[in-house]
Amino acid sequence: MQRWRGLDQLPGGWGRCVVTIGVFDGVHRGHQKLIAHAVQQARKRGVPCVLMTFDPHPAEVVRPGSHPAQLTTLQRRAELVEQLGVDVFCVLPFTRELSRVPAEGFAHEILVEKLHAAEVVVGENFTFGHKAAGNIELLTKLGERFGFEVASDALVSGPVERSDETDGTSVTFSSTYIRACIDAGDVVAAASALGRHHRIEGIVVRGAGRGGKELGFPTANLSTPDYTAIPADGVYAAWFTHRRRGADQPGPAMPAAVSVGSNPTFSGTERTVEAFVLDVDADFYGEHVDLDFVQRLRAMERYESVEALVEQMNADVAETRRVLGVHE
Ligand SMILES: Cc1cc2nc3c(=O)[nH]c(=O)nc-3n(C[C@H](O)[C@H](O)[C@H](O)COP(=O)(O)O)c2cc1C
Ligand SMILES: Nc1ncnc2c1ncn2[C@@H]1O[C@H](COP(=O)(O)OP(=O)(O)OP(=O)(O)O)[C@@H](O)[C@H]1O
Repeated sequence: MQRWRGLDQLPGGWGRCVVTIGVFDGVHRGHQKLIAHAVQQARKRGVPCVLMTFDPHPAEVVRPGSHPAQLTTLQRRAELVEQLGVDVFCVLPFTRELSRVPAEGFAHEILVEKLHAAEVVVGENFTFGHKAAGNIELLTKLGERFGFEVASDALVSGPVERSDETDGTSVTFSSTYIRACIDAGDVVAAASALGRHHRIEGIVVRGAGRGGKELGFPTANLSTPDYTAIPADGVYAAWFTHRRRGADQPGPAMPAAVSVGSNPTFSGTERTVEAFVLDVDADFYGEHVDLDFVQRLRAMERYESVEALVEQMNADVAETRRVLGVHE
């Protein structure tokens, strides 16, 4: 898969292509079906499939300060769409200037003149151009005028398994819905809509230094990129994967009990994400870590004594083993 930032990297002699457009933050089950359709159309036509996405999130440019929590890093988004068969991952820097391009100009200048789109495959709620004034009807008309076809796919919905087990509610998959699940700590519902566990990434940094020495539970403290969609405060069972500096392949997934919160027992003020990795004694400082959230075990609590916290942490570890199906 090729990766472009902006359209200056378009190779000379670029022919026609099939394009799908959107933020695609979640690369959720709706996005997956849409992208698979775009790839299928591209294969039928014998042309490349281009996925066009934006960075930063358009909301931040339109209303500064309103950047939504981010479900995937651009790097992860690229990896996920590559697995779906996309040929070109094209990131358009979303600037004020781009936000002011009217819908017709966007179609003509970007889709036609630059990309030579033969077909545009988008969801039926797709909007584009200044003030999101362009919709499928307009895109279809512009396609007739400029010579590209438009496929507007029905939005994918389905029943979502929820952690409170009142499952079966059907939802239309969207990044907004998944952000709300994560914000509420319902990583089970998020996984149901994503089609995989919600992952956060970070670099292991130094914490207060009390976990190993005082509690007997050393934790890897994660520094995460801005806007990361961190689940609600609480304790979670998760899979921990680390990548040594310079290594391109991640190590094996290891079970972890993860704490998200401000460590109220120690009157902490900073919100941290800390993983106690089971059954290993290793130094993870400086490493890149992925945490895949499987299930929320409980809320973050303030304990009256360190002994009470340690007793609860032992119970958390036992519960993590049960949830992840790993034995001592
Ligand atoms: C599984 C697990 C559960 C935890 N639960 C709580 C909790 O309920 N309340 C709390 O104040 N801290 C909790 N913590 C956080 C500990 O207070 C924290 O790991 C400890 O202060 C060490 O911090 P450090 O890594 O910065 O040294 C938990 C940590 C883990 C790994
Ligand atoms: N449930 C869905 N089924 C099929 N296509 C979808 C679905 N949701 C979004 N799309 C399409 O995927 C592309 C990317 O959309 P975008 O990332 O803006 O969607 P989203 O997940 O609904 O995000 P948000 O909730 O932030 O609006 C667009 O073409 C959009 O129409």
